Order: sequence, then C-alpha cells, then structure tokens
Amino acid sequence: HTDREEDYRFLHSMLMEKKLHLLFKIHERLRRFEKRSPAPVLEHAASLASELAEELIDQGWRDEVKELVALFSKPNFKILLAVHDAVAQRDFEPRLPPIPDDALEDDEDSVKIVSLVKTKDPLGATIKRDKSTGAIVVARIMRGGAADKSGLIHEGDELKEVNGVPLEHRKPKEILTLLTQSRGEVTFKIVPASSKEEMSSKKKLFMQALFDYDPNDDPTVPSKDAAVAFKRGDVLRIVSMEDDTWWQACHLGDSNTRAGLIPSQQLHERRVALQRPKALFTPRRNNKKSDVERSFRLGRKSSLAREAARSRRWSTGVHSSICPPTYKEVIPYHRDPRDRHRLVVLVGPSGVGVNELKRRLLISDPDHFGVTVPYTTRERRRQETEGVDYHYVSIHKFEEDILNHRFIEYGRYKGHYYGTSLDSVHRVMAEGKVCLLDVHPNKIKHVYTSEFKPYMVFVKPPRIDELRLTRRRAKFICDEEDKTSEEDFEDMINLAETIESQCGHLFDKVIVNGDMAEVLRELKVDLEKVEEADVQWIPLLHFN
Ligand SMILES: Nc1ncnc2c1ncn2[C@@H]1O[C@H](COP(=O)(O)OP(=O)(O)OP(=O)(O)O)[C@@H](O)[C@H]1O
Repeated sequence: HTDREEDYRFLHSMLMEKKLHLLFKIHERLRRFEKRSPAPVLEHAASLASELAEELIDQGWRDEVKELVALFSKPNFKILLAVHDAVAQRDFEPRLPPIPDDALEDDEDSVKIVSLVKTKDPLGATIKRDKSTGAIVVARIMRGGAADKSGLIHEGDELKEVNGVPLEHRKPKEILTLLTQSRGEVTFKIVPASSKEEMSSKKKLFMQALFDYDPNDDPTVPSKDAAVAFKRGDVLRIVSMEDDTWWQACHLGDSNTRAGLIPSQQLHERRVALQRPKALFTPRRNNKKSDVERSFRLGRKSSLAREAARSRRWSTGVHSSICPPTYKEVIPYHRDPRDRHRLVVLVGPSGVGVNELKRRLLISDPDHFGVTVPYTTRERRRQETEGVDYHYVSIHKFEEDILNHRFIEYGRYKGHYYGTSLDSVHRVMAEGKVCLLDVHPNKIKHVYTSEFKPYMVFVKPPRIDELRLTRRRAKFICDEEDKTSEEDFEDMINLAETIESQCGHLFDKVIVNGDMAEVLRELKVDLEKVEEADVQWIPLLHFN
C-alpha cells in the first residue's frame, strides 16, 4: 500500500510498457502451445535460413525478397533460429565424458561401467546392503529419474565403485554422502543383476490422495529426495506397487515426470491405526428429537421451517466401514460439452450452512445452477406454487414412490411426508444446469453413481471461535433472534468430525464455512475449475 505519487507513476508506466504486454503475449502463446506438445520439424533452421538468403539474392530484388533477406540478416532473428536449433538438437543436455581406460582392463567380464551426468536433481535410485552377501545393491530405481532414463542401472545391480572409489566395506550412509557431493559426471562400476523382471503394467493406474503427505515430516521415508509430497485431492499415477510399504508414483500436474516414493495404502492405514481413532467418537448429547430428516426447502426459513430445522438433527448413525482414508482409484473423464453436468452434492452437519450456500450459489447464477423441487404430502398454502415451492402429492402416491425407490431421501414432519426424488434431479440436469443437491451422509450412496458422477463437497464448520463470531454477527445483522446455543456449535463441530472420518473418502472438496462471502467465492471458483478442466477425475467406484 502506498500513497506516493511517484510509485503510482512508476506502476502506471510499467503497466503501459510495450515489452510487458509482449511478455504476457508470449506467456499466453507458450501456454497454448505447451498443451499441443510441439516437436521440431527440423534441427538446422539457422543454416537453412542462411542458404535460403543466399539463393534469394540471386532471385532478383523484389520488395518481398528484400524484406525477407533483411529479416534473415537481423541478429535477433539469427539468435532465435540458433536457440531453436539448440532446443531441437537437445544441445542443452550435458555431454558425457569418455569411459575411463582402466575400466576396460577389468578382468571381471560381467562388470559394466556406467557414466551418468548428475544435475541438481537426485539420481533417482536408492541403495541398500545385501544382508547375505554384504554387497551394496541398488534397492530402487525411481521411474523417470536420471538412473531410470539412462536404462543402464537396474534394481538388484551391485555397485562396486563410484567415481573410482571402491565401495567394499563402506556403509550405505557414506556412499550416499559420496553421491550427494558429486556433481556433473558420476561413474559407476556395476555388476548387473542376473535377471530382473521389469515391471510392465500396461494399464495406467491413477490414485487420488485422501491425505496430505510431506516427506520432510516423515522420519521413516527411505530417502526424502526420492519421495513425492502431495496434498489431499492430488492425483498420482502409480508406477510401481511391488513394494508393500513404499509405492512409486508420479505427481500429475507436476512438470517433473520423475517417479518418487509414496507411502503404500497398507503403510498409511497402519500409521493411522496407531493414532487415536477419531471415528470412535460418541457425541456428548443425544439428539433432541426424532431424526426428522432433511429440510426440503430452499429459500429463507419460515418460522415453522426454522422450528423444524431446530428440532432436526443429523442422525449420527453415519454407517460405513471405518477404514482410514488413503487413496481412491480414479479414472480420467473428459467431459463432452454436450454431456450433462456432474451433480454437485453438498454434505454437512445440520446448521452448518448447506442450504444457505446452495441458495446463494443459485442466486449468483440462476441460469447455470438449479435445485430440485421437493415433494410433499401437505396441503399447498395460499402463497405457494406447485412445481416451484413443492410438488404436492397424495400420501398414497408418496408411499408408492417410496416403495419404488424413487426418493433419494424422505422424512416425516408433523404427519406430512417431505422428500427429494431422483426424478427431480434428472429434471434439473436435463435443463442443462448444474444441479445442487444436499443430502444426508447416509443417503450419499443413492447418488454416488456413474450416471450422476457427483462432485462431492463437504461443508465443514470453522473452529468454535470463528463459528460463534460469524453466526452471531450474521444473526445480529439480520436482526434475528439468536437461539443457537454453545452446545449447538459444539455438536455441529463434533458431528462434522464424525462425518468426515466416516465419509471423508467420498468428498472431492472440503470447504470450511466461516466467512460466507469468502466461502461462496471459493466454491464458485472451484466448481468453475472442475467444469473447465480438460480432465476430471472420477472415482472408479462410480463405474462398478
Ligand atoms: N458462513 C455463515 N456465516 C453466518 N451465518 C451463516 C453462515 N452459514 C450459514 N449461516 C446461517 O446459519 C443458519 C443455518 O444455515 P442453513 O439453514 O443453511 O443450515 P443447513 O446446513 O442447511 O442446516 P439444516 O439442514 O439444519 O437446515 C442460517 O441462519 C444461515 O443464514
């Protein structure tokens, strides 16, 4: 922040600078071309240009020819072509030195000399001491790393020397130091493993991480440099599952194609099991009244509906097998613009603000978003409209639909049925809109299908102090009577924990509903990103 005029003037002149605009243009072009992965057509553009210039001189002196020859002679253009050729010839890659003479004198005919050039990246290999023979062997080769790319070092190979230093009687730690300290060319003397089967898995396997992992916080990782950090929701391409404890994976969206170590599902499950299981939490209070299910309404609550919402509490019986979230197998989905939008499902503990978020999203873009119209058996009120507020049906019809499994969920309140039917979701989707639906965690399975390909959003309360502050402030602004008690806030937080621990693996996005404006913005940006993404990641489960 500044008030100084000269700063403004500087900023203004910088933003008006033609060079800056050109840089942006180049940046945009590069981004566009990057997606096409262009390959050079020829490797000697510079010499071609000079040959052409010479020939053109003999072609007479038409204006176009003159212009072209002048262009060819410009230093900028020449440099551009030289850079092009360097890239095309991959001239930037380091050159390997000749093989040392003494290597050829070795009488062990099975010994192999391998020279690799080490950049600042690690070599992409881990070593261990073979317990039976005492030899130093290559334990793992990271897919895509320098060692792997060379194709010359394999798992199980015995390392005899590094840069002429014999490794006999050396500890793996000492060898690691030797390797880390070496820069540029590194020469290995290797006894190749007798026979090693290459892992050849034609099928690509993608896993979405359901937890955050940072190798820097993990004292048990075999090599921090060789490991891959990731966040919940990131997609990893698994390249090897041979090892029970450490898988190898590439981080998608990362320009680095080198594979690294990630904890296997088994390892992470074991680690979580050693921690105190949160899922065994029992809520402090019993539910006040019967579990009158969902609020089948959209707009601001009428006093009656508010009363219903207060008496209603999510059932804590969120039944699903308790297994810690690790990875979820996903497959790429390229949405055709003619395809229906994915269903957006919002889940959260009662009172967290699921309906409020849904309502605001809808208001923000009613042409894009749509919500289902609930069914009810109660009488239509004077100000209500059929098909807008509710679909009014008879008890007989409602019960028939229950038997025919037409409801995603339904409940009874003051003797009347209320419910959301699958048909109403279809209707919104058929209009070409993004259908926003809120469901009880127990009912997720009804919409967790390949047809709906739901994008699951978990709406979570913020920490108690922020929850208290935001809710009370909102009540104050709306001049509403504040009946939300401290216990309600605590229940909400506890229930959110239960839902997350039991259904966390189903959620694509977790959003903390603190400041409403901020949350709305975040959710909109997220939903836009999902829609615009070239590839969306859908759980394989949807297709089973
Ligand atoms: N971020 C927020 N800041 C302030 N107040 C909020 C926020 N989110 C929701 N609220 C308020 O909290 C109350 C409960 O929200 P809402 O009705 O959307 O909850 P819900 O999750 O749909 O619960 P229920 O299923 O019980 O209706 C409403 O008065 C709403 O305006």
